[in-house]
Amino acid sequence: SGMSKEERILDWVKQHAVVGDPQSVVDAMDVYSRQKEWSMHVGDIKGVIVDKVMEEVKPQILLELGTYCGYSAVRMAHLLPPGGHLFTIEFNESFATIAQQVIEVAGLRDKISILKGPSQEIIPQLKKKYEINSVDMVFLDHWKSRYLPDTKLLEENGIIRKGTVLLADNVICPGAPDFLEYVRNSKRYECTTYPVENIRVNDALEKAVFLG
Ligand SMILES: O=C(c1ccccc1)c1ccc(O)c(O)c1[N+](=O)[O-]
Ligand SMILES: [Mg+2]
Repeated sequence: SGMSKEERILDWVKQHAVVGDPQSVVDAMDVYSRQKEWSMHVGDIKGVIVDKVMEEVKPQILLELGTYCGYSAVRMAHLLPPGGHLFTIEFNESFATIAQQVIEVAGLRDKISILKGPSQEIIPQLKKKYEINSVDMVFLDHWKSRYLPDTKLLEENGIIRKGTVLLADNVICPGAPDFLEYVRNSKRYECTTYPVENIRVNDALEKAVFLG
């Protein structure tokens, strides 16, 4: 049956990245996506916005929803302040297996924990099972229809606190209209939109700061 697309991406990373060098892993995945097969990671253009928010927030505890092959996990974990940690939730077992190996190549196994399973099951377990009190930043990049219900779960389970920054990919394409409407109209969030006229599609990232 041949290799999956994600296995091809991992193979490319193994052949083109430098072990222990997160930037070379990010660069290799960007080259593969541009020159071989478009892949749904946040990518180099939107990635600059992610980097900027990481430098602003300097999160100690960062939660990612949607690991895929680990591109944004590597890109963000590389920018974590000393002692910082990234927990990333991935529902798809084969994606999680690929991501773990990509993270190994980057040399970031100690900074990243992949939590396998559906976000709606894992979020309520974060406090007790993973000893997470609250998170400083959340990067939403999983199923777009899960952005709003999972944001409400994060609120209800006390995982986000006053000042926690939500950063959501794809709020225009494929789009997360219910999430956008919720955070933009809620008095409990301060929102900023980062539009990107990308090479393929127009999209935007939304930053929503929880006000508690
Ligand atoms: O949903 C898709 C999608 C839909 C159809 C075909 C391919 C991908 C997608 C597209 C761009 C993204 O940045 C992204 O995070 C996703 N995703 O699946 O989470
Ligand atoms: Mg995305």
